Amino acid sequence: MVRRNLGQSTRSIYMGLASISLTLHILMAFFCLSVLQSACILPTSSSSTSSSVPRIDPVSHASSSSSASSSSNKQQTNHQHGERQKPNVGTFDHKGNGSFNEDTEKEKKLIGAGKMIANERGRSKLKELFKHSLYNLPRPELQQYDWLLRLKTDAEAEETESEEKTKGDPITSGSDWQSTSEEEGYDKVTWTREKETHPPWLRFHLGISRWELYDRKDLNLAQLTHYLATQRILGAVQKKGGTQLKLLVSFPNYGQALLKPMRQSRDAETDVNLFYFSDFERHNAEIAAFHLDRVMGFNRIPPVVGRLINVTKDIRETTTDERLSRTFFTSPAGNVCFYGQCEYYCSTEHPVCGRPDVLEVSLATMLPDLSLAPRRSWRSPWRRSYSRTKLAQWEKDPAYCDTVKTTPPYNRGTRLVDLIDMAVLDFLMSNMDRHHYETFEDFGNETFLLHLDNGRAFGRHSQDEPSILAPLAQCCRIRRSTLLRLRLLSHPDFRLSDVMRESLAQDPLTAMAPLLSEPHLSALNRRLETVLGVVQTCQDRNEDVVYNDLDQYDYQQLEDNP
Ligand SMILES: Nc1ncnc2c1ncn2[C@@H]1O[C@H](COP(=O)(O)OP(=O)(O)OP(=O)(O)O)[C@@H](O)[C@H]1O
Ligand SMILES: [Mn+2]
Repeated sequence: MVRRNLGQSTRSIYMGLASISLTLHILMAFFCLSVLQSACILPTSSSSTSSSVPRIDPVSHASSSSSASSSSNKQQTNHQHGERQKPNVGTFDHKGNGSFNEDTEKEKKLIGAGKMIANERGRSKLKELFKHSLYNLPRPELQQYDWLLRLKTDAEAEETESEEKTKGDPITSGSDWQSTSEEEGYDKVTWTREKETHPPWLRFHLGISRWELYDRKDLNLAQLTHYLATQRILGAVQKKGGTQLKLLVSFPNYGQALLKPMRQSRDAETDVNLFYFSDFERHNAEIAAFHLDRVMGFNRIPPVVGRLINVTKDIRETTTDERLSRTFFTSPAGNVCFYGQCEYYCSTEHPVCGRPDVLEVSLATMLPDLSLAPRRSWRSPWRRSYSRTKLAQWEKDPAYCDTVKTTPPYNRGTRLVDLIDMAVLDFLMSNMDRHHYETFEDFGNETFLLHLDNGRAFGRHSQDEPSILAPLAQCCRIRRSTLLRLRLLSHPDFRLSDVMRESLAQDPLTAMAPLLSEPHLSALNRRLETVLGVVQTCQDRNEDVVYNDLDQYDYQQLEDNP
């Protein structure tokens, strides 16, 4: 009896002690979460923020900070920002160090750290990227002949004027130009030698050099895109050349742009049964390609901006193009539609329609007129056969590049690595339609390649097209600056998808919907890893893969101490 009572009281003492201990634990947990939360996390995360110094080599960076960010820490960070677990992106070990799994684990940990840096400090990954030394390589000073256009000297201008009383063109007709034309709607302008008097499109033309289409840091770029996105549209005519419908629009200060309309919803994936040459052109692909090319540091695509136009006011009522205006109609749903005249998809079955007359379009800055700056069109050695049955030579011959390498202009200078840069860009955005490329004739063979016509890019995010990388895979050659930038963009502190999302957010059409959906952005990361993998495979088998365009720089330092 006594023993039973004793046993009961001992049990209740134990129970009491247990509940006190439980309460104390709960209290401690609350205390830790509410008051000491930062202290609970900070010792590791603060050291991981030191990885905000951007580095290129993902492997060495990962190992230097892996001890600093434990996996629980990573989860906490991701949880704090309500992020989903990122997909496994590390499919290749670009440097041949460490094993596949180890690297992806390290990389995954860093994704948390990288995000935290970007979000908590409100830093812009894009700004950080563009601050990196790889995006600020000193360039040799440009000589007069390295500029595509220049204003004439007074003497030259006088000479020309006396020779022929040319009218109209601001550059051929001397250094000063006044619009004498009384054409309705055009601005009355006086352009002098002073840059401030020039409209943004003219400043863009005057800024084209032998090595790039524009200087990314030129403040005029923002003015140019703003101008394209907001100026009143004075006229629109069909633009000849190519196979699909596109318009040439004019603005009051004599600027022009190439317009491609939205023809399908942003997320429509290319029909698997369509050949690439039958694929619709996409306005958002033109915009995204410009951003991707800029993010790659190439600067070889004319600036493109998205805009909402009014089909009736901006096209139907302004056009002088009879062939275009004949194709306007009102659809059964009451929307204003047109289809124009061209080879593909210019029929009532494939109309371009407003809602009821509002339409999303892309507007690409026009390059200088061909009479001022003639361009040469080159057939790509890796162009597709454009036949439903035939294969191109490069698809049948694995040693195809040996022939290309010895054939002018690919046997000298940078032409081959320029073409490979273009293949990398096209693979990232899955553009199979690069049958030709252009260069400015006046620069001869020592110049960059224009990446025009990107309307068939970004058609499919669920599939990649390895054959686009054939120039890289078959030639096993790549510019060092391109390779280092690719590595940088695969680093979590930058991450191609993140910088692209940020860059595209600058476009006005983002207000309607993101210009590239998340699956397309993830596809960019996946494809970037594939490119790095192809380079690694090349390096495993060959020497001399990297073309050293950073000769005069200490690229080791560029890589290690950004
Ligand atoms: N920004 C630009 N400024 C001046 N000319 C341009 C510009 N963009 C394209 N062009 C010219 O217009 C031509 C047709 O444009 P584009 O290639 O985009 O048409 P497309 O219908 O897509 O062609 P394709 O059907 O061959 O793919 C190009 O070959 C190029 O010479
Ligand atoms: Mn095209």
